[in-house]
Amino acid sequence: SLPLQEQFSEVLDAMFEHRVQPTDHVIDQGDDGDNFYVIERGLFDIVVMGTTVGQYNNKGSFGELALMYNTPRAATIVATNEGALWGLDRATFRRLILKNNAKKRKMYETFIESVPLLKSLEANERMKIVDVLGSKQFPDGERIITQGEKADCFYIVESGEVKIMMKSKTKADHADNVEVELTRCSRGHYFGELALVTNKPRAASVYAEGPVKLVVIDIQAFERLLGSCKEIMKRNISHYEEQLVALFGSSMDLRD
Ligand SMILES: Nc1ncnc2c1ncn2[C@@H]1O[C@@H]2COP(=O)(O)O[C@H]2[C@H]1O
Repeated sequence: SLPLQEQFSEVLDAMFEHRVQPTDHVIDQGDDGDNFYVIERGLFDIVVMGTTVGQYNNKGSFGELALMYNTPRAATIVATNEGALWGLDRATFRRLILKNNAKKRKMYETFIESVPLLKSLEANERMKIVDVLGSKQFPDGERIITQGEKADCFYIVESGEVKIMMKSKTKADHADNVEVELTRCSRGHYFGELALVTNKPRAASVYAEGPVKLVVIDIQAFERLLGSCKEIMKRNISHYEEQLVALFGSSMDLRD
């Protein structure tokens, strides 16, 4: 096969710009898949069976499912403002991107099967997570999540350790309002789900404690593939409240 750099420039060469206007349908649910799209800018609604289930906001990519699994388009994608996309045709996508999936499955299969949260999923559902996951590394001390920011992804620790730190929101004007360590996560543990489940800003900051390697899943894939794990996550969220009561004397910080 081609060296990575040549593959990369082949993908770039094959990509074409696609500009959109408000209300344009980039993809219609049920159609055959022609292209994969990477967002350069713009807002796009994700509509499944007439219901808006999510949105892309100036970043991300879509349209991979029909090309990866030879299935009809699973959602309609509608531009809600003027925007620009980079398209990649089906043949190039399958030839250059898809062959990485086999490698990725081999690399992550054992790990994903060891994650307690994902135990209740079917084997093929776990493989679909592998197909869309990204990998990110952080050096010691680097901030991974910032309290108060908008959330767009979910993390699982692949190796190393992260430290979850929180400043009290209700004591925001106190001089002694320093970050307090809530907990640590290591291999197989997840974090970053709270804001996605509650639709609120990040409730705490997260830092690398030594070098860490993380699996990253964007919010769209989280919604699509982890819906059935949400009950388990919600049960754990009630433990967070108990922890906060112990630390701050109240769990108000997780409320509105
Ligand atoms: N909840 C969702 N269900 C289905 N597709 C989704 C969802 N969220 C985002 N998408 C994207 O919408 C795309 C529609 O075309 P594809 O089915 O090829 O690939 C799909 C995904 O990339």
